Amino acid sequence: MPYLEMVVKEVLRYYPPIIRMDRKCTKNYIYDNGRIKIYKGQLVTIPILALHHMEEYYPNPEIFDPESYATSTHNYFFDQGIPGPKPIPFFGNMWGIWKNNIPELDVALVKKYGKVFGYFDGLIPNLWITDADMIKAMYVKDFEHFVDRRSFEMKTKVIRKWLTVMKGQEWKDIRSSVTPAFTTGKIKRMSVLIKDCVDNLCDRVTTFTENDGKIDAKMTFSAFTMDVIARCAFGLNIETLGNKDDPFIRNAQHVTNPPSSKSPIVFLPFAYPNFFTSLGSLAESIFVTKELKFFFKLLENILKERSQSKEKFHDFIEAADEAISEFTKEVDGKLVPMWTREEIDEIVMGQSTLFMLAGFDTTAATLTNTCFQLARNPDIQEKLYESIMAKMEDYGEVCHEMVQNLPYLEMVIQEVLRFYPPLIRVERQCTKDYSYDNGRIKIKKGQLVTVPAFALHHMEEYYPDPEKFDPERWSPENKANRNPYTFMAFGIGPRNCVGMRFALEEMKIAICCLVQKFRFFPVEETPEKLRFDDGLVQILQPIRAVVGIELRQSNSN
Ligand code: HEM
Repeated sequence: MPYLEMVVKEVLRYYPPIIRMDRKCTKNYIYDNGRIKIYKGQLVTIPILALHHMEEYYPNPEIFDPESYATSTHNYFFDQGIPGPKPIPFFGNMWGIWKNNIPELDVALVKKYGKVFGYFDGLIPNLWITDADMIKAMYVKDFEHFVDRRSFEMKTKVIRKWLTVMKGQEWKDIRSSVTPAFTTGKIKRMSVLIKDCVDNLCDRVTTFTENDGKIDAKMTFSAFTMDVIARCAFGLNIETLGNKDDPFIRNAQHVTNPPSSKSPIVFLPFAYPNFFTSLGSLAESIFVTKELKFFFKLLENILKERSQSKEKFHDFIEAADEAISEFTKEVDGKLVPMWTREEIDEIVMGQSTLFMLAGFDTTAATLTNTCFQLARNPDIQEKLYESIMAKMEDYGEVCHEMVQNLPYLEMVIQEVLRFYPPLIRVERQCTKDYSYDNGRIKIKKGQLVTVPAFALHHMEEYYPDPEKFDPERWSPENKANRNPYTFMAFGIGPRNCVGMRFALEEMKIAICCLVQKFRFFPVEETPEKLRFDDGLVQILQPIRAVVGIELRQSNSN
């Protein structure tokens, strides 16, 4: 009840129950290069009532006005001459966001307000940019000012180790230690597990060709992606894959697609992360559900078992454990391990559960979207088939080396990711006050910057005829003629997607094997245009992606 919250806040401003608050200095303290010195034993007092009635902070402080809090930042962009949609009290520009279709909304906003505009997530100013030079400046060149993403504090230790939510130096340390788990050598080792899952996928698709000759692409690729995650991030082989009652699948679906994304409650952590944090265990219970705890427990048991075994697994748990254990810090001129065994297990558990959250829907959606576009574009599908068959003569079977050496496959995947970037918006939180273009634009610590990736990828200026699916945009010549900061499917800069190479390996092996064996085509249920689910979903959720499927002649006997 936003208005109730506004009234309560304004009452507390007008009549703070505690009028003064003091602290006793426990260690001598110097402020502002010695301008102010406070000695141990002295008191520091905040006169709260007087503070709340200062004209500078609360214009017309003697007027009781709940709306003033609810709009207190809303002139921020107007004062800088930056356009944008008009915010409403408390909600900013997020009213009804849980009912909107986010990709469509973003395209419309960028069309209306241009390459730089102001938006309000509740009271938080959020600068939306699709200007390639600005993206380069904020996400790459001046990254030190934009290290973090918005997040709220969690008590659960494993979640605190998720790369997506960590902040500042801690993020830098863990990111540097996890990155070596995705080197070419380690991905090549994991590609053997991926290939095994792709063989299962092909067997399952063959049964569809024998039944009604159609596949529900999203369901099929969700099961496949979950198989890959179970093998690589959890070290499990799921026999009952595709069976909705399997606890791994059931819990994973709940965790990655929580029912809350379509409810107004979803607005709160986005717009008021600090307030949300202050709700403590109530807020935590919305995220740390029993379904998520199932995975924490599972990994705890797996790590316990592995600690007593000498077996090699060649999966992500092993690669991450190796990489994180090898990370060192300098103490008294000597290099020593950065983390204790217990901390390493926590970090590995964190990254493995995150692997599921970050790698499931993103990859499953991209494979679904690829399948849809191949069905709708038979010429492109045939060209891809020919290029794969030509390489099969050199390699004999689909493998890591072969998929690295298929430029047309790469072009098709890039175009799918351009057309449908799974993460609709890519954001940063300002960590140090920032000024762009000689002070023309100012961003204060705590404020947000967003690149609406879906809208960026559909801008006529960067991608002429953007609604045309055209892998030729990614030929070496065309790519070289385009500003690279206009492609954000995996984000950009030091905080881009750490799992990008793994995701590409998985998708390339899957598409290569499928196109070599099967042909996709549109059927009555196949939509003309792929649509995505409504609600404050962060990842595109394709709906009704049903396509026809048949075995190619060379595979049908
Ligand atoms: C098609 C598949 C995928 C796409 C399109 C994708 C896209 C993205 C994007 C756009 C970001 C935000 C980057 C930024 O803020 O600049 C991201 C972050 C991340 N992704 Fe992926 N992702 C995919 C698959 C994966 C997989 C398979 C994994 C796990 C192995 C993964 C792990 C992560 C992690 C941990 C982060 C946070 C990185 C950090 O904050 O340091 N992603 N991803």
